[in-house]
Amino acid sequence: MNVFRGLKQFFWQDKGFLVGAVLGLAAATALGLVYPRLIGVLIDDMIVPGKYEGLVGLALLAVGIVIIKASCQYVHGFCGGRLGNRVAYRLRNACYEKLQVLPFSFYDSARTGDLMSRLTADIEGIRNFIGFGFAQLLNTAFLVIFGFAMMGTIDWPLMLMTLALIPVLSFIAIRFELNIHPVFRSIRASVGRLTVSVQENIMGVRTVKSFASEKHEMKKFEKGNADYRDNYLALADVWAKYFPVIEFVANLSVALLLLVGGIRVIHHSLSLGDLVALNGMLGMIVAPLWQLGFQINNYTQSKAAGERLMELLNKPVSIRNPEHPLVLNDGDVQGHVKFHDVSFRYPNHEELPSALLGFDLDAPAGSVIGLLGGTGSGKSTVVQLLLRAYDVGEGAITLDGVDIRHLELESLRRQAAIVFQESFLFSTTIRENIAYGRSEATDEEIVEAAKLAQAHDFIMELPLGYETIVGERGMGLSGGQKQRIAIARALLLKPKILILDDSTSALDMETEHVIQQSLRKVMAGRTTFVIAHRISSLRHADEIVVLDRGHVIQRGKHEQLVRQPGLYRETYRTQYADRPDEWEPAGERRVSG
Ligand SMILES: Nc1ncnc2c1ncn2[C@@H]1O[C@H](COP(=O)(O)OP(=O)(O)OP(=O)(O)O)[C@@H](O)[C@H]1O
Repeated sequence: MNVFRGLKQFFWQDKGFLVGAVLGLAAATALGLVYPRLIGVLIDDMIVPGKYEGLVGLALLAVGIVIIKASCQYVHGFCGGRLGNRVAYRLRNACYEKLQVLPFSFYDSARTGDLMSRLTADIEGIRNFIGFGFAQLLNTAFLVIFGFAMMGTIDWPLMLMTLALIPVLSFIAIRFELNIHPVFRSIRASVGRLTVSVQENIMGVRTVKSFASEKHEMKKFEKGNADYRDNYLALADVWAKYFPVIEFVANLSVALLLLVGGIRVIHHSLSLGDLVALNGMLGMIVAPLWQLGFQINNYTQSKAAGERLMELLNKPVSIRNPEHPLVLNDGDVQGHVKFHDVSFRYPNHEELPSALLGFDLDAPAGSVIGLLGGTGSGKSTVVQLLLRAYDVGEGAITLDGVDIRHLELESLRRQAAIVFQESFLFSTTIRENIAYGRSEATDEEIVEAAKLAQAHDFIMELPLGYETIVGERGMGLSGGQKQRIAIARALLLKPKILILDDSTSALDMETEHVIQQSLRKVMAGRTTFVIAHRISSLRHADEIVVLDRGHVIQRGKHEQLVRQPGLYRETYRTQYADRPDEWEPAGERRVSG
């Protein structure tokens, strides 16, 4: 029950509905038990003595009971429905909210399909159990208590005899639960794996098809599918083993009652009406007991679902606001960024060398910093740390002299806009994509940002212009067009800090050049970090930092760096190989010549 204790915060505020659902069902059950009693009365007091006067009254009583019972069932359905759906609603919101605050390190290893199945199938399991399953399980207990109490009022020795089999039945039911629970856990996990494989296949369909890997993907899926099937087969085995045993024991009590009760009716120590009533009541008790397996099944399924939800909800949030956060006032921020001897290793990858080691940087407000280096050298890590996607291992990062760990996260991230190499566009209009961070932006502002990002012209060529709906990943747009929309989105924010993480890589040199010209205008007075592989993107930076395996190996302005032997000059020479006049300083040419 620990899981349900953990989930209490989601259903306890609706305890009225919980009580209504349970009491409604319990009352309907108790009223149902009156029927066998009425039949007993009909046989013993009317049919056997041949008295018909009370017959209409008895029938009317039965109708009255039916009406009250139906009303109780309505209360059960109404309350159960409200309860289950409200709980599911709150859980869905809580999980989604949790997904918003979980740190980047969580998403480094999270699988989308698995998360999707938690937010859908698992919540559905909880909705069913808390809304209805729980009341039904309790109802079974009520039925046993009420039923045997009523049987006791008719004939207590016969009641005790049939009651003796209940502990046996309960023992089997508990064993059943212990056996079936692990199977359900594996089923849930295999559903998650299967969803992941379908989702990745769809997301990566271009890669799959271009590598002609359909067969390989099919094999992978078949493996997951076989695992899913085997889990269900294991479930069927447990069911097949326990079901007949539960049914046999449950019906054994009926057989015992018929045998002993029959003998007693023959010997006139029990009336026929009482035997019929007892048999009816026992049948009503045995029927849900027979379903006990199903109810336990339902319980274990939702327990497994609850465990997976609680696991998500209890995930620690490593990057959070400090106790007394400093909220930045947007108008007062200068944008002076400093890295003080920063070292960092990615969490959960302690075995790998540091992604950044003893990194120092002073980026005065309004400066342009270029970051250059081979792949995996730590360039993106620098900006991830600045946005507090991760916390530094050693050292500190300050914004206008304040350690960013002391700032309110949201207000810190609001100061910066980042454009990634892979631009993510939401499945909505181009207008909404550009206005993503500022939904209140005017049309003029959106067009202005698009113009600066060199996106306006191609947008206007689309039949629906800014109203064009782009797909989940900007289907139908080229990589360069997507990047330009992403740049417009960042520019619209007019951030104090602009980060371009290889964000012009998909653009041709000419477009990149034009964008840079516009950027220089827009970014005056704002601090800019440019990560690029192309020297042309960095050459105008106030400081260029060259990284290699997390270490700074060179730093300075373009003019200085091209004069020094090192990675920067190597890169420059390679990229400008066809224009030696532009790169070879005159003095050097003389020496080499
Ligand atoms: N989320 C992550 N989890 C674990 N290790 C990571 C993660 N991101 C990057 N790394 C590792 O940290 C190091 C620096 O990576 P980073 O992304 O900063 O390099 P980069 O210079 O931006 O590379 P590129 O130019 O290829 O984008 C690399 O060794 C990389 O494998």
